[in-house]
Amino acid sequence: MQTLEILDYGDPVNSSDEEEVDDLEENAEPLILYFQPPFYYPICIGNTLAQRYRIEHKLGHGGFSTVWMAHDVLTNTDVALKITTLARDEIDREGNMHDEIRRRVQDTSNLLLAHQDASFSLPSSPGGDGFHRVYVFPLRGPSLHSCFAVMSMAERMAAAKQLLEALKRLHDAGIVHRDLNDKNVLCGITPLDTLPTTTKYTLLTRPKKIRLRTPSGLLGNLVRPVIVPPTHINTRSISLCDFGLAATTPVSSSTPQGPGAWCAPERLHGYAATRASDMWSYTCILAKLYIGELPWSIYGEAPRGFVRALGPLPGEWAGRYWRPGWEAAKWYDAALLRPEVEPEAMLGAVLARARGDVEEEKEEEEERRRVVERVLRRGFCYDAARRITAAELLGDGEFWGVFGL
Ligand SMILES: Nc1ncnc2c1ncn2[C@@H]1O[C@H](COP(=O)(O)OP(=O)(O)OP(=O)(O)O)[C@@H](O)[C@H]1O
Repeated sequence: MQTLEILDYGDPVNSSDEEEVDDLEENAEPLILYFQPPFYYPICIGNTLAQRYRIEHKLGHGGFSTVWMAHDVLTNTDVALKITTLARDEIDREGNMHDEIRRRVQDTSNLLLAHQDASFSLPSSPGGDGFHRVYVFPLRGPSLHSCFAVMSMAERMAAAKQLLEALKRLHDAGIVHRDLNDKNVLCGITPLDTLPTTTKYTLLTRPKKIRLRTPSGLLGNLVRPVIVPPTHINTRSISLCDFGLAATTPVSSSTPQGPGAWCAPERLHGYAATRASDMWSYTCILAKLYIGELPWSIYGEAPRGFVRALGPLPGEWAGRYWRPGWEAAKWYDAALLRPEVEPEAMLGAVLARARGDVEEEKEEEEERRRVVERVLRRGFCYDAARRITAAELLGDGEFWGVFGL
């Protein structure tokens, strides 16, 4: 049950300071989603949930949750509380999947699972009929998305290898993740459990907050998330998180993955997710770690970017695009595409541009680029049956060897 005894944590944002308000609104979750579906649960810094988790700061948010840093006063450890959006049915998809993973995967290292039997529910409003589910996770650091830029190439590829090992264990156990992207891979954080809250705030930035009150009378804070300093990010230990869309194989439904640019092209054409479609998304992560960005734009219809970088999609996919009326005939027809081919958008050119001017160890870098391109082409193979598997890539000594791994 939520209590409101401590309301003085963090600093209220002065509503007349436009810069501070803009900064908060740009970096926090959309305020409106506390007032309209899918309804985030309002939380104040200083609330204690389930008589043990004292909310200290905000960690982030997704489409379906807000995630808070809390101190477990029973065990004296810091945890992350993932508070999902309003649940109307009893099916606990994410919790059930965590149990399934525990049952099927012997070694769950690098898979970020909620503490077993620790999740609980919060009534969505006094006397209301919905509820919000809370999962208690070990505290981790920022995602690869926000910290790969401070990582050396060796650290990036070591992270990619750990991620692939974790993914292979999932795949061997008959589970596909279905939502792989660089925001769902978290780095470690130097433990802060024993520090006083004020010292944590000095390290992670003080929480800047705006008060909000939902129509049912619950109070909450819109809070700017923590900024973990590079000195406290542990890039040697990464975790794959967010199993909200994970499923056991064979998967029967064919919904595409959230951000289209990370989604395997066959899934965008009505085919169900498979281990191979995870490997496409994994290859996107690999490409981003090496190039610094995806080889195609994250905006617009994803196949447009795929065909510019990799050539036309299989002809038999024409007419199956998941957004009827948005597909273009040239995506599936080399002859129609030819007049628009832009050599500088093709994968080899993108790689050369991104890594071609690395001055030190020029020859080694060229060799690395050749090997990376070979692997990316196997991962970005349109034919899912011929796409590289996690086991094949892990066994590719030449690839890991060029990064000293
Ligand atoms: N254990 C954790 N430790 C630290 N930060 C975390 C933790 N879990 C999640 N986060 C932060 O919260 C963000 C949202 O978490 P998550 O992706 O699980 O939410 P979601 O609602 O399922 O997201 P999506 O809409 O992408 O599916 C993450 O990107 C990450 O920054």
